[in-house]
Amino acid sequence: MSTEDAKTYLSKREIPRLFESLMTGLMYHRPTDHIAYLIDCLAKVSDKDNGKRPKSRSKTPAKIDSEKSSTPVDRQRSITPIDRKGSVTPVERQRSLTPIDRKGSVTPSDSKRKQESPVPLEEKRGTPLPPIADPADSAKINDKVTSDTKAKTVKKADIPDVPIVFIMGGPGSGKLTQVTSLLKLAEGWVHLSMGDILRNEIAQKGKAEDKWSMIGDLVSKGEMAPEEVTGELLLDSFKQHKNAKGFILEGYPRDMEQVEEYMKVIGKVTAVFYLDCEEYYCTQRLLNRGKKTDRIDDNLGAISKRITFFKDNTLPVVKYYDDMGRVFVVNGDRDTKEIAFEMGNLFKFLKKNNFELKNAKPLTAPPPQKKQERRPSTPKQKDSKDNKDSTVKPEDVIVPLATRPPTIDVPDTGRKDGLPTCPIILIVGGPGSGKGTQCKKVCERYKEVIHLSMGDILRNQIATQGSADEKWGMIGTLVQKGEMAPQEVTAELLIEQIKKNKDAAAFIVEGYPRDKLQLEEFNKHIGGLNFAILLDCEEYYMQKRLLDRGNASGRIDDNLNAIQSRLTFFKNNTLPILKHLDDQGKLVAIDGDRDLDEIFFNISQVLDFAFFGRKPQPPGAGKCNYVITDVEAEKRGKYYDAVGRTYLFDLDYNDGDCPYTVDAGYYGNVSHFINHSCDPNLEVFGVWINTLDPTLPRIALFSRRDIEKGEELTFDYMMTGDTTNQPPTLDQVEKDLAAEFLKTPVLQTYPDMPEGEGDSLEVTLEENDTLPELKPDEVKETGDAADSNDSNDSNIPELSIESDEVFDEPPKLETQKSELIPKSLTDQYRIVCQCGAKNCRKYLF
Ligand SMILES: C[S@@+](CC[C@H](N)C(=O)[O-])C[C@H]1O[C@@H](n2cnc3c(N)ncnc32)[C@H](O)[C@@H]1O
Repeated sequence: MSTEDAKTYLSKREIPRLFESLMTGLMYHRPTDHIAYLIDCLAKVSDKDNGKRPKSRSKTPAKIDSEKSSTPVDRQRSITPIDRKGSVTPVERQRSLTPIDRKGSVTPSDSKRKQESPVPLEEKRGTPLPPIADPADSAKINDKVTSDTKAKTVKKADIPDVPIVFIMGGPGSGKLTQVTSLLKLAEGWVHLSMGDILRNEIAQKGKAEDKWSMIGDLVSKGEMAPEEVTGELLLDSFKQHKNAKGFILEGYPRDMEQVEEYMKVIGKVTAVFYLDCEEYYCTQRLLNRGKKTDRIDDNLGAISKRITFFKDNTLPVVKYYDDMGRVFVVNGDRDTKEIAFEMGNLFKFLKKNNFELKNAKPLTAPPPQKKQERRPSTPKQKDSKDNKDSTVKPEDVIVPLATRPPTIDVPDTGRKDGLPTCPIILIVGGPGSGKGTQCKKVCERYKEVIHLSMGDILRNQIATQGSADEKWGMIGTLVQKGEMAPQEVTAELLIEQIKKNKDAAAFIVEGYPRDKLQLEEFNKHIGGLNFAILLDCEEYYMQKRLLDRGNASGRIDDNLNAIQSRLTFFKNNTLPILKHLDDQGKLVAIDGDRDLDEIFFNISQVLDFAFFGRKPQPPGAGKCNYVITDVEAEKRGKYYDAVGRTYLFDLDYNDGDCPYTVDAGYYGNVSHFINHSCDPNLEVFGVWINTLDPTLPRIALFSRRDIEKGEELTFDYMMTGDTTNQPPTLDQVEKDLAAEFLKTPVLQTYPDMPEGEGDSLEVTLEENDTLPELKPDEVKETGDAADSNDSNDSNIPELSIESDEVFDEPPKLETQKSELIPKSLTDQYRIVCQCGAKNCRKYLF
């Protein structure tokens, strides 16, 4: 069995997911008899697979439930940025228990639809997904749920019976900032921060009481205070605010023990707002804060510990409340104002419903489909509307889309002192857009341009420093997991490379910056970005290219899940900064779903302009005329010859090979209709306007004599453009053609020209085929004489020469072989001239 077969086997049967589920179950429930637990889980999965009904829903481990895979959580997730690898969301863990059909998001249109679907508030609430539970643990959890439900009804002594909203999120998720915003809407509400409560208590009693001195020690080491202490303190704090209209509790409960304690002393949980952030961003935010505040626990090691604690201990708490139907997931990796706006809306909605959650029990029915049809509106629009109208309907609450450019807090104020002043150009695009390939081509054409690939730079650094250096070891692990290296590290590395290459004519930077933070870091330390070239690709094609590459190379990160994750990251994090660059007029988008050479042709147009001041063509002009390469012209020419009508025009105004040909078959202006005459009234000239490329002149027609009104305009198709040369004689032409035919024997008839594309003509000549020695009169059919290698070499760089008329679709080229193609050999490809001139050469070519 090949590796590929093994991979297919595993993925078809969802084995990795199954193992992940089992592991999650084990970690979550830590059953005493782990073997029995696993056997039980597998038996239930097997029951499910065999279509049997599980005995009890709440006890079903890994119940793979189709309802769940289309739950609001799924929809919610599809519109929030999640890096599946680095995510610290509880829902993420839940998802690992269910087989999400990712196929649905493969096609671009589908994924776009998903991305843009507004999600009604009702659907935004986290939906419980079945945990892998062993019977005992499940009972325990059920008890907790029951006790919590009871706690809701039991009025705890001296505690005001008001709503209690928890704000939860990983370290660095911005909980405090959000609480501050929320309090502006929540008049009369009290904010209780467990961190503050503890710190106050330690400050007051730490020196006098041993117990509090010990707790102070624990807390300063980043450990937790004993739950009975936190429970007591919390109760006291609640009691102190008898007139509170509600409570916002933040920084608590941090693990299931604290949940139990909370049940005992308070019990009530109205709703949980969960700030869903990627681990990477949490880390970055804390590192930045550490720089500003010198907080000792905001270093990479401590942060990583806190995140691990959060994932291991606090996420199960969120999941627990999610199972109770009380969690509202808010994407926390956005502008703080956007988050505040969304949280505010959630709060208003709860308030309007008297803080009663009708569906606090697990949702099982799929949400009404019609709600998805609504158009999304931007948060800004909603903001102004909400200012006027405080009655927010749940269906009005729409998650802001990730398409808004982020606010870039550090603007680009130009190149920083001490760095080379040469242009810096970014080549950007999603995974699989071909950035690396194009960068290579750029370096081949522009010899003094230096290509800086952040991926390569990082990999080199990790390879040389990784094992010896703790920091680089850690970065290596991050990068290996597909996560990003800290942005200050990437900026440092880039600066180092830029300084190293101070004589470079320009830098093209690939794979950086990938998000807002990296762009800000770039602006801060490097600056002076000239522009970015975006290789604009459809998600579908990027995915396909990566999958093909994965199949060919066995690269482990080119599997469907990893690809999806990279694409999601790109869409949610890189695209917004490109939008920002675009708003600044610094983005050039090039269609990246084309032949590599075509793409490069456009890139070189842009770079020619940037480096040498060659003016690019006006927008839209490119659609009107077509310049194709000689290889492509060769192929199309054979087709046109075969059908007896050609629109090709060689730009052969120089000695040597003619690299480009105009094909006016699809696009062109009125000159497209000008016929040939052996005694023409027009002369063709190459004119170099707005181009420094000698191979790319415009075509100009001048009269060669007085022209009568109404007289047909004609030119000689065999004219070289050089007036010193006379058009060739018939003899010369025949000789040349005969020689050409003998060199290139014909094997098969051309198929019909495919719509719109000349480059997909099939060439059936195989590499090892021996070419029959053909004598002129043995050739019966017209056909492809092209070198089979050319089939890969086709490129149709789009270039405007002039713009006038655009044909909506390629004109139909009716086959006129029988009329126009005479039978003799040299007549095979030739069109009989009907110009009627006395000196007519009988054929067009
Ligand atoms: C550039 S097109 C000219 C416009 C073309 N007559 C049309 O209506 O689309 C060139 C084609 O027109 C036809 N053509 C042009 N001049 C001709 C001539 N003198 N005799 C016969 N056919 C001619 C041939 O089919 C030739 O391949």
